[in-house]
Amino acid sequence: MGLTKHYGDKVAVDGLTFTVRPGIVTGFLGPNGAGKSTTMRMVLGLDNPTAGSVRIYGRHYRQLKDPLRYVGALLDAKAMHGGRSAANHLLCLARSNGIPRTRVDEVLHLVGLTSVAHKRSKGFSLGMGQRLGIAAALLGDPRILMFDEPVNGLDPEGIHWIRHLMKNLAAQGRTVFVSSHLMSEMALTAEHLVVIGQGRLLADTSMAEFIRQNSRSYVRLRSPDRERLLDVLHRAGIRAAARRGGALEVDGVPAERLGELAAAQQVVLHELSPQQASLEEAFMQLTAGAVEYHAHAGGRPVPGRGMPPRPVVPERALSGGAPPGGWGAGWQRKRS
Ligand SMILES: Nc1ncnc2c1ncn2[C@@H]1O[C@H](COP(=O)(O)OP(=O)(O)OP(=O)(O)O)[C@@H](O)[C@H]1O
Repeated sequence: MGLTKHYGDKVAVDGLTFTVRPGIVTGFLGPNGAGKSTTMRMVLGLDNPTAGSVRIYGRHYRQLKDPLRYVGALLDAKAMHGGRSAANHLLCLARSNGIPRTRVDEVLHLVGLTSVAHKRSKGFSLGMGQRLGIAAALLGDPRILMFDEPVNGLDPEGIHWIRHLMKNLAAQGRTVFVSSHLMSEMALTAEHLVVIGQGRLLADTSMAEFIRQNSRSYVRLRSPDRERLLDVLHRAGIRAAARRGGALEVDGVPAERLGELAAAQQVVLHELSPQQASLEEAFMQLTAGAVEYHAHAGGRPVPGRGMPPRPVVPERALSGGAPPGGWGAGWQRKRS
């Protein structure tokens, strides 16, 4: 709540207040340098807020006994690459959090690393490192999961796997909070979005509502008799914009009405298609003024410009549904 972080003069996070709800995947979006990683680090007590606080079940992360049983996080997968084997790495984490060692085998199996469990993680590929990081996050069977750019550098199979894992975790009633740069991936994974720019909250809304509010919807028409179609539309008081390739675009008129008008005048249509901007377009539209650096011809960074950040109704804290329940075997069974 009111989460703020200054690094010297730099305001990395600026009065952020929002709640992440259980049972759905919440995407955490923002341009480079928006403050996503800093926010996640403050949730985990790895960075101290300059002002404000993060509460998990009403407590600070550092006040949680055996925190891995409450919150599992993947922040920097590379951070755990080392001389220890995957199994050993997980075993150390399990011991320090009062987690039985049988759970180590469970999570290794879950992320598909059983066959390399005793290999040193130093030699792991990026994808294997991500899987090991996710195994660590799942170790305590936590109700809250937080992933910072989990699909970075993964191949399509790995991305597909992570997408389904997150959806399954959310379907089990867990709170899943995930940041990503891949808009197309977020569009497939997240139901709710928290968008920040320059440390400030820009949107806290459902995916569908976000796209609806920040993008344009229109109808594209094509006709072999474009001039007559333009004439019919004009007489009906409808403005159409001409596009390259002979297409016309009409805003604010349902496709059904346009089709009926054309039919009434026997104008042949080759295309009559409602168009909705993608999440990527909606994101670019919203964050245009909150981008730290824009590329330009000279290659030098220039300060953000365009629309000012648009604040959206703030909310409260991080909640993970019911407090931690039994060990993972139960939910593993549910997955299979
Ligand atoms: N330790 C630090 N010292 C100084 N400035 C920092 C530090 N950590 C982050 N920052 C600055 O704070 C801002 C937010 O950084 P942060 O890494 O949280 O953004 P992000 O949204 O995760 O970015 P990205 O998507 O590029 O990973 C950036 O301007 C960054 O340069």
